[in-house]
Amino acid sequence: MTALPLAARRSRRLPKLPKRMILPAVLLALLIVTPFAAPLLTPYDPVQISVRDRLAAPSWEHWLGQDEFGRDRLARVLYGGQVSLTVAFVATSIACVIGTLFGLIGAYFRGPFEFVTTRLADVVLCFPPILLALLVVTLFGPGADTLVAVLSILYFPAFARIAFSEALRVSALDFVEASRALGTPSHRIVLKTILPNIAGPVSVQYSLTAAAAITIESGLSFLGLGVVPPAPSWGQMIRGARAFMNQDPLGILIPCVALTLTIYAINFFCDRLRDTLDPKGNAGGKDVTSVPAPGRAPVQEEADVIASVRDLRLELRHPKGAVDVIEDVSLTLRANQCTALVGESGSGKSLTSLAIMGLLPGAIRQADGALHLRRKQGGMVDLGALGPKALEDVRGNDVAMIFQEPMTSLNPIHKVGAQMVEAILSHRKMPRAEARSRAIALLELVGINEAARRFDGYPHEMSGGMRQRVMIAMALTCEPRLLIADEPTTALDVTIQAEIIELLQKLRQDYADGLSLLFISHNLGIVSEIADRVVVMYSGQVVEEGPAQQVLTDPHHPYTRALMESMPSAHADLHSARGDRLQAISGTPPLPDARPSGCSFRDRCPMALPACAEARPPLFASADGSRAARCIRAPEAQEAA
Ligand SMILES: Nc1ncnc2c1ncn2[C@@H]1O[C@H](COP(=O)(O)OP(=O)(O)OP(=O)(O)O)[C@@H](O)[C@H]1O
Repeated sequence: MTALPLAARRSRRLPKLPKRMILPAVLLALLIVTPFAAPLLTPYDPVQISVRDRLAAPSWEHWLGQDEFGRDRLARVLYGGQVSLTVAFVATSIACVIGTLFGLIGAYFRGPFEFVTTRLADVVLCFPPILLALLVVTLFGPGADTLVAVLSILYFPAFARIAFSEALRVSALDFVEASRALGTPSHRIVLKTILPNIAGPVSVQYSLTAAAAITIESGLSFLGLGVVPPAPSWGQMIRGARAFMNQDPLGILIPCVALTLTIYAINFFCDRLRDTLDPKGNAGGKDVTSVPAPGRAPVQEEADVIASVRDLRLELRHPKGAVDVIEDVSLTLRANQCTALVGESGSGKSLTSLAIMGLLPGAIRQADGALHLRRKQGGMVDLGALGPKALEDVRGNDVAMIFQEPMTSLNPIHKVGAQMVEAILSHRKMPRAEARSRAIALLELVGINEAARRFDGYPHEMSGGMRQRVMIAMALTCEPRLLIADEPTTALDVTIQAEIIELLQKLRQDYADGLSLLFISHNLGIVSEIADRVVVMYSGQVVEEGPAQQVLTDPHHPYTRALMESMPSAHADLHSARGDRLQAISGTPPLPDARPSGCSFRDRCPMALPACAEARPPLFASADGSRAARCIRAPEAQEAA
């Protein structure tokens, strides 16, 4: 036999258990293994009767005392655990496999498959569980095998229903459509694409079912319909101890504690498993979003500064360790100014803007830096010092955001007007009729024709451009001073893009209090039209910033130059900076955990020097302080300018 190459041997090793799974896994393993180690832990036979020692108290020989027949309680709880756990886990596993397959097949193939699988599950669900259990036990007689069969039948519909509804949802998603378009066989789509995506809810159901199965097993044994005496089970123990509860409470307490601990351990394990299986899940975080951290020092900003970000560092919490996704990012957003944040996908634009909104994903944490925002009342507030309630008040009132895809940002089941009125009333106390008039006025402001009629329309009745206008109107409901637009035109066609840009420009001019716009885009052509300042990000860092016209016509960082050379543009002034041919930037940006030493861009930079590998370059500011670039060659370029 040929030896496996090292890589192949490595890949055969069991995957490492994530840190957060260790405690629940150890706890569950302990509770499962302990009953099966009964012969090592106790010398007593669980069915050995000693009438002389009925209800004997705990002693050195019998640590947990003896039951109503003088049998050793420790032996009975351990051996009883073997029966209860085997019945519960075998039955739950059978129900899980059959139910999940039923649900998957029904949801993916639909038609007769859906009819057969869902109806079969519905038939079982028609019977009250205990009645069905009693029926089967009466027909086949009590015993562990019958219990497994009963519990499997009882619980498979719950799995089928969850798997069906989840698989139905996942089947409609684009990546499943894409797999179909690639000609992937159906069984592979079902097992490799859909199944992993429904594993979270199915595992939660597993934990609930296993816990319920232990309880039902105990219940049936308690009624004398489960495990046949004298074989021990926790239900049997409770049944036996019930008559002597007042005299000997320990007898009922011990199996109840064993049951409770086991159910808790199963729930704890499955809960953590669900978080671990979901790659988007909170890697250790408990919230859906993580709140900003308090800033290090109060800032004295000029009066026209609307928001400031200082030395922001965002950390991705990962089971394998924390990784910095944003490093040392500083931004100053001023009234009446449009600041464009540009950079390749993954450079950190969205995370920076979400940090300002206090809406970071749960897996990402603000590890350093400060975020300050000017409130309408005038003063700057440290976003990190605000509680969740105050942050909610800031969002919408002082800062608002519009997203790339207006269809998914608007709630499809509510009328556009109702959504706008809700947004207004959540921040302002006013009669509903007044909120309605305000919403219609806003729709008119953003250029929606027949605003009063559109107010009563649903999002799906509008074009992409109109929906984006509605989103802008919603963002403006409480007249925020800062509007963050995360690629607001990417999903729109070119003519509508131009209209939306024109609208944003007009709003900026008309806004009485001076609107600051943070505009995130890949499109340097649009940026050159709308932005006053440009901030270029690469691999989680700001690499260049300055007045838009200067940065876009005379970039000082090789990455900005490369970005411009790679982008088609109808703008003559941008052409002069790059010549006529489009040139792709070679290579790809490094992942946050694999940035090279020194300058992050050096591996792709045509102008890299050996010194670029030595240390991460600082931002070199130009003599007048209006521009800065994170490149050791920037001072040369700044002098030449
Ligand atoms: N929820 C998340 N969990 C883990 N990593 C994330 C998460 N969100 C973003 N990242 C990582 O953080 C980095 C910055 O992502 P971000 O979304 O801010 O980039 P971007 O410049 O806005 O990209 P795009 O233009 O594609 O939206 C990327 O490496 C990304 O993979």
